[in-house]
Amino acid sequence: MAGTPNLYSCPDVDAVAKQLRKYVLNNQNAALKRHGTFRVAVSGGSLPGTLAKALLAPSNGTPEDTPQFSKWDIFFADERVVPLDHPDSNYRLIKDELLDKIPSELGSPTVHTIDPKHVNDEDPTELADLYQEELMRTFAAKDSVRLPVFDLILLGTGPDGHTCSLFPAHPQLRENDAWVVGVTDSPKPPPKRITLTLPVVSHALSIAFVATGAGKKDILKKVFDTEEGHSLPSGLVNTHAGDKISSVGFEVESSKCVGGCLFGDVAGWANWSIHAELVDSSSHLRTPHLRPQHLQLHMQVSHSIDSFLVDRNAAIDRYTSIAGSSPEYPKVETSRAERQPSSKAVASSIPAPTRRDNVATQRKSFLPQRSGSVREKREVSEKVQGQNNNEGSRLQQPGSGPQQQSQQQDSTPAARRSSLAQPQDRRLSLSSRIVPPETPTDQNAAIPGSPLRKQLFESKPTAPSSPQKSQMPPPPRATRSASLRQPSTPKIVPPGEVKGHVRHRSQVVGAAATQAVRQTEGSSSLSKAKPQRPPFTTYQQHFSPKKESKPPTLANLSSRSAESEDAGSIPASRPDVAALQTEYLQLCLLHSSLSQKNAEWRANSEKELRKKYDSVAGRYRVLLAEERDAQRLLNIQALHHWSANAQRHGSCRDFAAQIQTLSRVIQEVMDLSEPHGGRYTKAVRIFEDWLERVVQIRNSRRRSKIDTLADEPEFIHPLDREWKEEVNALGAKVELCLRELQNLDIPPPEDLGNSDAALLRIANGHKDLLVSMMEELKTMRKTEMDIVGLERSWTAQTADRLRAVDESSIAHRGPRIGAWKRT
Ligand SMILES: O=C1O[C@H](COP(=O)(O)O)[C@@H](O)[C@H](O)[C@H]1O
Repeated sequence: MAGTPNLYSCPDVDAVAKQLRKYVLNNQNAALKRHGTFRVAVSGGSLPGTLAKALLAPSNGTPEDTPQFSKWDIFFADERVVPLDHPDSNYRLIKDELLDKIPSELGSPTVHTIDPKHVNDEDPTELADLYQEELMRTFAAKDSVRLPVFDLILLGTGPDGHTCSLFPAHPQLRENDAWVVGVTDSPKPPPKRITLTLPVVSHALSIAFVATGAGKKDILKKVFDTEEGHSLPSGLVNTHAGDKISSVGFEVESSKCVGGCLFGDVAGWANWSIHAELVDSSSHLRTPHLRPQHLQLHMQVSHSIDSFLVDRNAAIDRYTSIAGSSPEYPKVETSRAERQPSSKAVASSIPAPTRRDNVATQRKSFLPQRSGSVREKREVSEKVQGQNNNEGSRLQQPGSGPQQQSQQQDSTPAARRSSLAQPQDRRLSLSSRIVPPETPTDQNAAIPGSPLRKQLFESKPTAPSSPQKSQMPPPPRATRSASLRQPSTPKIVPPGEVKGHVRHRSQVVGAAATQAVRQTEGSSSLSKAKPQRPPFTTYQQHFSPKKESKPPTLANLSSRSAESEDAGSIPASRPDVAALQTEYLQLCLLHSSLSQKNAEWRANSEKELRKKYDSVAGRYRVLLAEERDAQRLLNIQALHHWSANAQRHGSCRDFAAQIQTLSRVIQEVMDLSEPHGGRYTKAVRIFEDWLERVVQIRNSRRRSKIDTLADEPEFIHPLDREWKEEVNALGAKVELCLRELQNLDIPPPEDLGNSDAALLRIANGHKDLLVSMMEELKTMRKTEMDIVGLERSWTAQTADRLRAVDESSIAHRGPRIGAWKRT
């Protein structure tokens, strides 16, 4: 297993609370420095009591030892689907235990409860979704994260190994997308709950298990020291922290174990492996004043999420077949291979600095870099740690905090080398570190073995008593055999150069090398035991929390990539996934920048077009105004000439009368020619209708044999008198209008230089119109008379012809015999 635990024992619950206080406040202070708020998720059960004891204790007066509750955002790692004032409610629990007792001068935290409106829903999914949205408001809105990053998650563990409301063998353990899921069949009442998912829990910056009570002894042993336990939800949290945890052990000296807590901290994860190389498992057994009635474990975790998920799925797979080993579940036989630890076991044997280098290099290769990143800070931190290491202290002092602890671990190149130079079996022997409060810094002091430790680990074939650290052989861990073949010093291997031997993860490798190693590892028993996962199983899923509705933006992508960098989520062993992720990121960036460019282009085009339109419209308006002014000028000139002419011929009064005359004539013409009912229009229409009839009669005559009188002849009648009188009257009126117009002193165009003045156009246009009206009236009248004349002559000719025909037929007939004679 990867990772190394630090075990602390506390004499009583008060001491646990004291250490918990330091731990929580350390996390608070770091979070406030980072982003001004402290985002913590709490569990229910026994935790709120211990937490209240921790946080309500009197402060030593320093800011570091003061909870700043007003800057806290408290979420629930899980919540029971009951009203908020229900005795089963985790909120009610934390409220009664802690929130209601916080002195006002410490401020009030923001508490994010479930939505009580939905506690009566049959299906808790909606409630889970709403709680996820609540998380997104705090986390995604600020950082556009793919997973929320809690500053701290405080967990409990049940006797069946459950944590949060993640129960053994429940499908929620497989949830890779959602942040919060519903549970309907919790084996522990009440059955309906919501819970954070494993990826969310394991993505927290710090994770602490606070497990108190004698009933936790067995399950803690199982969770932290057995393969079966690794597959239980609490074990999966460790597994999720994945390659970050070597193995977790604990030590108690009697079955009176009543309390303990296990702290996890991400900050120093990069160093634990080196530490694991140097500390052997027996060191804690030599701790003389270990008080195992209460145990406190400190583990350091990293955030290689992809491998954690792969391992988790492998662990879940195993669990489903080994669940029967838990008393709560039917026994299922499992093969030895199934019980093989996952790849994290291999990872555990890999020197951390080189693993970190590997990750860092990979990050450089695949992801955008961010200055001032956690990685860089880690490098700085390593130097400090290296100095601390030189002082020789490896044992964690309780209360020194995870960051301080990580600084005590060896990580200098020299230390790495020395750790790598340790006999391999010794390196592999480390499974845990138990550090009691006030543990002397001299790790090499002889510590008597613990009877309970033996009792708890009695299944182990070898339980070393108290050998010197350097001489202590570890219990054989077959699962780590793959790492025995690792090179003793880290080696940088450029992509493609790895050949037949097994690659150690400390080597910096490219895709080809990784592939080669995989193939080689595939031949090991360990690899055989580990289920093969398709390349995209976890990493890809991890990229898209189901409930994140917004598409990625340039801003949130860069934030994500930076976050990925910080969280160490690029898998060293999955360059193909990392390459795809990079490609995905690039495409997303391209996509988001394209749509941004497109929007910019549209906006610019619209702006340009609007500018052009405005300028054309402006020019048009200017031209129109100029044209109007020009017309006005011409009209004024024409009027001026007209007035001058009028004055020449008469007086000013004549000019006004002339204007009135012009106006009346114009009005008269309009009235006469008005399309519906104008007198002139009517007269013309009557004539045109009559003329049309004339044409029809003439055409029909041409077709018929009128001469034989076979058809009744149709005659053309003259238009009626009324029409003729109207035409005459109209003629006179039009003529009068025309004369009046002609009598006006409006100057002819040539007098104004062929001016286009509207006045001239109107006057001349009306003159022309009146002239044509007169001509039309005359023509209509004349045409009517002509047609009537022609009709008369045709009628006469026809009558003559008919008469001649009639006479000749009488002549041929002989003397007429009266009809009366013929009968
Ligand atoms: O049901 C629950 O149980 C666990 C463990 O509780 P504990 O009383 O054994 O500490 C707890 O962590 C979880 O929040 C709760 O809902």
